[in-house]
This record gives sequence, structure tokens and C-alpha cells, in this order.
Amino acid sequence: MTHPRYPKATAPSTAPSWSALTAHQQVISNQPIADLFTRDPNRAETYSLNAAGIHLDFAKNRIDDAGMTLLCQLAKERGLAERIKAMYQGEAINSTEKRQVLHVALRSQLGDLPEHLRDVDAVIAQMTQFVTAVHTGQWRGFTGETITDVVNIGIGGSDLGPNMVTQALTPFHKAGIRAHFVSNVDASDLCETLKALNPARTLFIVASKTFTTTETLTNANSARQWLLATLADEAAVAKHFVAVSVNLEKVKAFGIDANNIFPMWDWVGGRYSLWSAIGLPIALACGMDHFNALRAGAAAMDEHFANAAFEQNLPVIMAMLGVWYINFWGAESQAILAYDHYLNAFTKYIQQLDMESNGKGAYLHGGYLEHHTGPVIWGEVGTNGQHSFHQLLHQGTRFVPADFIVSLTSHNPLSEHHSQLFANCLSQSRALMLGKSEAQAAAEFSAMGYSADEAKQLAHHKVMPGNRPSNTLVVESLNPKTLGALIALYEHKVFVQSVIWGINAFDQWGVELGKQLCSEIHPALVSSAAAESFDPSTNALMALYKSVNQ
Ligand SMILES: O=P(O)(O)OC[C@H]1O[C@H](O)[C@H](O)[C@@H](O)[C@@H]1O
Repeated sequence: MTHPRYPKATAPSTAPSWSALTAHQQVISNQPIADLFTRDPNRAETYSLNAAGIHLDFAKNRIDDAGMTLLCQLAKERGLAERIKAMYQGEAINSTEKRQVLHVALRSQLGDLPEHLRDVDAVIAQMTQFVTAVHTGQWRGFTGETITDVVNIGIGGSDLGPNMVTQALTPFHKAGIRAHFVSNVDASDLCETLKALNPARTLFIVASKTFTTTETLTNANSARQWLLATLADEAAVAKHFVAVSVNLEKVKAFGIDANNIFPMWDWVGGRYSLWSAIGLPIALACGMDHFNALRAGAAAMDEHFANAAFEQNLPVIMAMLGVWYINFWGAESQAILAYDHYLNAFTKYIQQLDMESNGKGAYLHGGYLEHHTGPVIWGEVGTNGQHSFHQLLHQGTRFVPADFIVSLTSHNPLSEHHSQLFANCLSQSRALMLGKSEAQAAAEFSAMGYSADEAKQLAHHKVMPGNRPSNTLVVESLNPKTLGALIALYEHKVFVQSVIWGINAFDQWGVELGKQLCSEIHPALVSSAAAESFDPSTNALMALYKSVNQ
């Protein structure tokens, strides 16, 4: 039954602003971005916003005031304000799973949670107690030694978020604790991680919302065997294994002590869960104060998102520019280019957040879409990407909007490194915007000594069309607070786009078929009988595997 608050999703193209935007795209596509700056001398100022410690410069986009007005109108026509309210008020907006979507409640500052969410505080208190015990050496391994290494075993949302944040906050790590992450069922991931570790001083966190994920359970079982191979007593498991899960029964069945379980809730999606006890490795690596600052940074962005007018709202602006390029300019992908070594895992994290949330093909209430949804997310940290795929960004035939992320200060202020990094970031967005004309290119070849004819001919190879749009996100310093705000910004951006497209950003049925098929293929693969019940290609590949493994 359709929820009274959500009328059946209609195609976004039925919104009055949609056809106006289609017409406006024709107008803007004839206007170079540089001309937009000439027309509006204040553009750099009016097309930048500050919230929760994040500065967004969106001036280098193919949009003008009329376009921005239409995009905000589209957001209004699609009922965005009501949907934001519904999420914050705990309505079951994840309708296909009949669940609330309350990751925002996970970073509410202590005390301001409604009664039914007070156990969030209880879990934060449990984490605080545990983290303190490990850091002070009150929590010890089975042989009485203190813990030096924490291994998080989880995959997807139970890995990418905590892994990315732990890396990003390296300058805030506590001395004496090293965090490691094992996710892949490929034994090389686990074995390479364990090689350097001492079982007596290693703590495993088995992180799995459902506690049914094969990769995680396989890795956790092998980790337990590794531990027991040295400590040789089942009782050691209680001192070296903790778990984070909704599924308390399954955790106990695995053999993890009931006191070592950190609960979570079905109202938090895996890819939105780093703010829950899934963030335990972050807290162990950096301390609870930094984990709480991360939550506070996200809470500041939550407040901005809930209260700022759409025209001044960072997540809304970024989301609507994304919709603009995807649905009106045919963009198929979005590059995320973080000019910060510590954000090495950021793009990988956003890939799950965005592509698992908005990689959808059906309306919220059923029916297939006729418009495009989430883009392919890709990228690399600057300046590395410049010496690799930026060639395609500048001269390729694809239209790829880019987000640049950069910090004003470095945690490692070594000679000119940071000014060079910052200059490179600015040079890339400027080059994408300005490009290089045929005349400029020919002049460069002439200056190199080529004849006029040769220069004219060769010029095409140096031409860059320019007018390739980008956002630049700037923080003063990459710290727990600004990182929390940055992550929340992208979470909300993804949500806004899902509302425009009329889809559910909070389920992920698309990952299930592969799991289902693997549960049929794996037993057949390890059986001595020939595999004959699959398609011919799969049968043949299984036979090939069996030819060397049996
Ligand atoms: O935390 P878990 O229940 O082990 O789930 C781990 C991951 O696997 C699933 O297949 C989903 O695609 C992810 O959204 C999820 O984060």
C-alpha cells in the first residue's frame, strides 16, 4: 500500500521544471564557463558556500542563476523537503525493507535522542569503556599481554567506512595500537595481514550487521584457528574476539562471548554504519574523543542539511548539479579527486555509498525507470591521477564532472610540498574549465619550430575542449570534524538524488543474485562429481578449476 505521505513516484520528467531544464541546457551549452564569470563578476563569491567547516566552490559549473533556480525548483517539485523530514523523523523510508533510515541519529549529540533511540548512547558508552580498557592495558590478551594490533574482519559497509576513516585520520592515531582490515575471502588478504602479528597481542573485531556474510565468517573462522594454533585454549577466544552485529544469536553461536558483542540496529544501512559500533576500529586507532569529533562534524552537516534553504544547502546543490549532468548532459560517471594522501580510500568508500545506494532501476513503489540514476564513481588521489587518467578527463570524448577535495593545510608541512599539491589541484580544475583552443595549440607548435602547415595539422592533438565542470571542496584541515562533515555531505547528496529519481537509496537487492548463485556453485565446485548443471561456460570453467584442484 502506498504510504499516504508518499504519493506513488512519478517520472521526474513530469515535473514542470524538467522541461524547462531541458530547454535551459540548450541555452547553457552555448556558453563557455569563462563567459559566465565575465557576465557575473561576483560569480566566484555567489557560487560558493560554507557549512560545517566545508567550503564548496561550485563556480566552475555549466550553470547560471536561472539554471540553479530551476534545479532547486525541481527539488521542491519532487517533495524533497518532506522526504528529508520523513527521514529525520524516523519514518520507514526504506520501504522495500520496511525499515527506518536513522544514521543521522547515530551522530546526534549525547542527550538529544528520543527515548526509543537511547540505546545509541548505551552503545557509545560501551565502546568508550572498551576503548579505554584496551588503551590503558586493563583489557589484556589471554596470556596477560596488552593489545597492540586490532584486525577488523568485515566487508562492504562493515569495512569500507571504518577502513577509509582510519586511514584518513592517521595523524590522529594513538601510539601503541595498529589497525588492520581484512575483507576479501581471498586468503591472501588474511594471511598477509596475520604474517606480521603476534596472536597473544592481537584483537579481532568481527564486524557484520547480519552475521551471515560468507566472506566475513570464513575469515573469522580462519582467524580463530590461527589464534588457537598458538594459544591452544578455546577460552582465549573471549579475550581476542569481539563482534559488532544486529544478529546477537548468530554471534553467540559463532562462539563470541556475550559480553564482547556491540549491538547495532536494522535501521542503519551497512554503508551508513561507520558512526555505530562498526566504527570501533576507528575509535581504537584514534581514541573515543576523535571518534566523537567525527560524529559531531557529521551532526553539524546534518543540521545544515535539515535547515538550510535548498539554494544555500551544500548536499542539495551538489546533488542537483549531479542530476543536471546525468539527466540533462548525459554524464555517465563522476570523478572524485581528493588532493590529500590520507584520503586514499575515499573514492572507494564513495563508490559503495553512491553506487550501492543509487544504482537502481525501479521506482520506490515499483515500475521501471526511463531515466538514468547513479553514475559510475571513480577517481584517485591527486596528483597521482594526473599522470594517469586525467588525459581522458581533458581530451577524451567523455563528459566527466569532477569533485576536487583539498585541504588548506598539511599534516606534514614539508618544504613546498603542500603549495605544490594545492597549485596542482587548482591547475586541474582550471585546465578542465578553460581547455586549449586550436589557435593556442597551433601557436605552441609554431613556437616549437614547426611550419605553419604542420602546426595547423598537429594542433588538433593539443586541443582541449574545456568547459568540463567541477566542484572544489576545501577544508582548513583534514581532521575528525571536517572528515565527519565531508562524509555526511556525500551521504545526503546521494539521498537527495534518490528522491529526485524516485528510487530507494537504502536497499541493495542487486547484490543478492551473485550470493545466491555462489551458494550453488561453491558446493558443486568442491564436489568430486563433474559440474554439469550450469551453463556451458560455467561448467567448462569449473572443470578447468577441478583439473588442478582435485
Ligand atoms: O555487515 P554485513 O551484514 O556483513 O554486510 C556486508 C555487506 O554485504 C552486503 O552484501 C551488502 O552489499 C553491503 O551493503 C553490506 O555492507
